[in-house]
Amino acid sequence: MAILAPSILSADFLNLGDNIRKLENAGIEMLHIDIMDGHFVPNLTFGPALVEYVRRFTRLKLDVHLMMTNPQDYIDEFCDVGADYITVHQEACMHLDRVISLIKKRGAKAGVALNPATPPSTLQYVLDDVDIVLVMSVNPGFGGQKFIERMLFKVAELDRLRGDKYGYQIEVDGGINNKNVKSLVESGADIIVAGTAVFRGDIIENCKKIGAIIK
Ligand SMILES: O=C(CO)[C@H](O)[C@H](O)COP(=O)(O)O
Ligand SMILES: [Fe+2]
Repeated sequence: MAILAPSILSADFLNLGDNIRKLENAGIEMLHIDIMDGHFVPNLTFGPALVEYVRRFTRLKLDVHLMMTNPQDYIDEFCDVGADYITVHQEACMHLDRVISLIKKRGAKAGVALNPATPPSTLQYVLDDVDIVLVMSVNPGFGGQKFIERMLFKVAELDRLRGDKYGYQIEVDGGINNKNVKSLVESGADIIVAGTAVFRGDIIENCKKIGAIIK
């Protein structure tokens, strides 16, 4: 059993409020917000202001995915505007343990994301402290990319590693659709991020279809 967290990267931005109400009506509990800085990834998206507007508009849990260098400099700001979950990239943190502590000290849940080429072993000494491990199943930076099949092994590895020892949730992000989502849940994924598969076409129908597969 897993939950679906739609990524607003693929939403209709001139009708964002309407899109979010549709997600609520479809029973969605968590919204994924991709922050890209043009340095860590070759694309630019939003900043804390958008998170603040979304926070005022909905009670959905806000899952903020920071694809940026020096994420430590923005943790306070994203917490101030109401992020519930903040995920930083392992590859972007010189002092990962410190960044995780900072997020948790501010009362948010802490996640660490792994690019496709980064192994779970890099997290060995922080796994006790993280709430989420996010497996990137595309190279971060853009929506609408092709799912990298090998990431199924990474999800399974994180599930094995977790056993009864750790309490983290496994989140998977990138290229997920109603064809490949079942194998991800069977491998141990708890949170499924999807942008294109949710926002292309009928949002409520798409959420229901994916929801029925992962429940
Ligand atoms: O972090 C991301 C990209 O870096 C997005 O969350 C992800 O790509 C979702 O979009 P899609 O489902 O269309 O792949
Ligand atoms: Fe993301």
